[in-house]
This record gives sequence, C-alpha cells and structure tokens, in this order.
Amino acid sequence: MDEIKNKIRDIADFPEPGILFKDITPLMQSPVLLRQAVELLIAPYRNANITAVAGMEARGFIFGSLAASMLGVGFIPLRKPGKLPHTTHKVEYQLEYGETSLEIHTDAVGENDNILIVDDVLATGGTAKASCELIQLLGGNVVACVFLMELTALNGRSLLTNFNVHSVIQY
Ligand SMILES: O=P(O)(O)OC[C@H]1O[C@H](OP(=O)(O)OP(=O)(O)O)[C@H](O)[C@@H]1O
Ligand SMILES: Nc1ncnc2[nH]cnc12
Repeated sequence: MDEIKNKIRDIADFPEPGILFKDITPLMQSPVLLRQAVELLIAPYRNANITAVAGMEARGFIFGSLAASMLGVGFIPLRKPGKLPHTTHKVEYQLEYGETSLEIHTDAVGENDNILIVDDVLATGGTAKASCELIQLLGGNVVACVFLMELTALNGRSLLTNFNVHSVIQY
C-alpha cells in the first residue's frame, strides 16, 4: 500500500489556489503498482455479480477500463457534456473546484444490470452522486462506488449514504 501511496504526488494550488491536487500520473507509469491498485479497488466486489463498470471522464476512464477488463465485463463511459454522440441523460453537480455535469447514453444500462462505479478520487462526492443518479435513472442497480483515494476531510461519503463506498487509500 505504501508503494502505491508513494506514486501519488501532491501538487499545491492546482487547478486553482488552495487545492492540494493528488496526481496519479506517477502511479500510471508503473505497470505493476497500477495493476495492484486496481486489484485492491475491485477486490471486495469480485464475487458481487457485477455486469458492467461505469467510469467518469477523464480519470475514471483509466481505472474503470482496467477494472472492467479485470472483472471481465464491459465499460460504460460517463462523459462531460456534449461528448456522447447518441441520446443522453444529464445530471448537473458541484465539484471541489467548480460546477459541471455528466451524461450517459440512454441505452448504456439495462434494468438487470449490477453496476460498479469506479473513479480515482472521492472528494466532495458530487461526481459520484451524479454518477449513481445516472445509473439509477436508467433502472440499473448501483452495487458500489469504489475509489483509489478518498479525501476524508471533504466528507464525500455524506452524499453517498445510500450506497456502498470503498476506497483503497485515505488522506
Ligand atoms: O468528489 P468530487 O468533489 O466530485 O471530485 C472528484 C472528481 O474530481 C476529479 O475529476 P475532474 O472533474 O477534475 O475531471 P478529470 O478527471 O477530467 O480531471 C476526479 O477525477 C473525480 O472524478
Ligand atoms: N484534490 C484533488 N486532487 C485530485 N483530484 C481531485 N478531484 C477533486 N479534488 C481533487
């Protein structure tokens, strides 16, 4: 675990003053530690009958795609506005640094789907809550939201009390 932590770099005042940014790019340069990190991310849900993984643009695509591949299921992209080409649903939300929205293709999830939501960071929880809402709008079951890192001071879990939450590393 310490080896993984040592590959996450602090960048002060990015993307704006007062934010201590947790940079995962050093971890991505280590194939062994990156794989270990994703193993730890999905470990509690290996036998949970997950039918698809959903990941949020952009960093959730990295961990989500790897998680989907390692679980042997498909990947559902949750994208920033205007990026998905087919019919979409949209949910707006607040970020630690600003406001945005996420979209999903309306045919991305079926009513019997058991979805694992994957992202790199749980901060205020706005992104994850919006993601859960998108899955549920389409009738999918959110099995859990899993994160490589949880910034506990921002109390993201308080927005996710209706969902299972798992994080590999806590700050
Ligand atoms: O818990 P929250 O306060 O919602 O913050 C967490 C989100 O913020 C970051 O994404 P960002 O929107 O910065 O996009 P990026 O992945 O494209 O950098 C991160 O990857 C999470 O998705
Ligand atoms: N402090 C932070 N570092 C990296 N990603 C983030 N997403 C939201 N807050 C973040």
